[in-house]
Amino acid sequence: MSFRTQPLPPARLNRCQLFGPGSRDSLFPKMAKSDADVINLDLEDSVAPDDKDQARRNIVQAIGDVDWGDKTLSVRINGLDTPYWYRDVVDLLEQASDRLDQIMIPKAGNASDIYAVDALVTAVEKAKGRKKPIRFEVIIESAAGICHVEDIAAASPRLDAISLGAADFAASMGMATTGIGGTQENYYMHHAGQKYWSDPWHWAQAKIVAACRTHGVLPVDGPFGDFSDSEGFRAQALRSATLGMVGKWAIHPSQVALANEVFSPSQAAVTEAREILAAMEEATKSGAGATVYKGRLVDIASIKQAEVIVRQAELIAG
Ligand SMILES: CC(=O)SCCNC(=O)CCNC(=O)[C@H](O)C(C)(C)COP(=O)(O)OP(=O)(O)OC[C@H]1O[C@@H](n2cnc3c(N)ncnc32)[C@H](O)[C@@H]1OP(=O)(O)O
Ligand SMILES: O=CC(=O)O
Ligand SMILES: [Mg+2]
Repeated sequence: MSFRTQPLPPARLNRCQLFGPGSRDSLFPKMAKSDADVINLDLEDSVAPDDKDQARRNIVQAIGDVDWGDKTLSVRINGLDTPYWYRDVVDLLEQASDRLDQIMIPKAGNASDIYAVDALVTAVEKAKGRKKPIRFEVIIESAAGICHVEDIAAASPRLDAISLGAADFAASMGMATTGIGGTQENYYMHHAGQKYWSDPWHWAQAKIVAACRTHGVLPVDGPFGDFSDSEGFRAQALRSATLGMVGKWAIHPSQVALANEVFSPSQAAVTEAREILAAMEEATKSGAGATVYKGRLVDIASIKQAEVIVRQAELIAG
């Protein structure tokens, strides 16, 4: 470990982020009753330009009126390349109740984008005497965003999470697909007459995870567009979890249970992690740094691996 130790990310549940357009306020109570840990009310790409003002009003009202329970309540504002984003921030911070937890900043290209939103948020918070500082989540979904992701992850003390937005990312990168996440038909290796599908999102995910872990931020996998393909969603989510991501978006209620299942460690995994910790405690007592658990090596690094699983289980148990 370098002299600077790795900070822990915020201790909040983030297994599933359920999205809904701000222009469809009939969905809000259903979103609030869902099992998602995070709710993202959208002002951006799921809202048509003519509906932006009404969506903003709907969201401001619903933040106060709907019972959101103990969920993290987030609003996705419009991108900094649009004429809408400053009004999103000002109206939310001037008019919405303190129940709002987070603003999600889409299409971030560099750390200055986050700095700009932070400056505006800070000014309105001070002017209005808001007691609860707003947290940020950023979406990496452009070539510039992935190039500057490490700077972005360090850009603001408000930053809690970074998501990968597969749709805009694919467009920005010029990828030959209209699919949102998941397996891409033409991304395969060929060997001995067989196709072996590979994962085109892997490198971007791994880069986001590394940036997030360096700066104590939660890495999250974004949307999986084909909500009729639950096995495809599960496979994508399992890959993301294996790489270190803590959760995934749901763009339809059918995806919430799937995300919660994948991003909650199984009872067997928790039991095994606790057994590894116990085995290492015994080993440490006898002065050993390594021991054997179920026929395999465990050592001091295994303690840290097991602690990741136990910490997540404890967070879920509350
Ligand atoms: C690339 C990106 O930026 S992704 C993020 C932005 N995109 C979004 O926010 C889109 C979110 N999702 C949606 O808008 C919708 O789910 C759609 C358009 C995909 C599908 O909507 P529908 O055609 O109404 O879906 P469907 O008929 O299957 O809905 C089934 C039930 O779930 C409800 N429902 C649909 N979407 C949601 C949602 N996001 N949250 C909560 N409930 C929902 C419906 O109201 C319906 O309820 P009912 O049984 O009480 O009538
Ligand atoms: O905003 C999300 C995306 O996939 O684009
Ligand atoms: Mg997007």
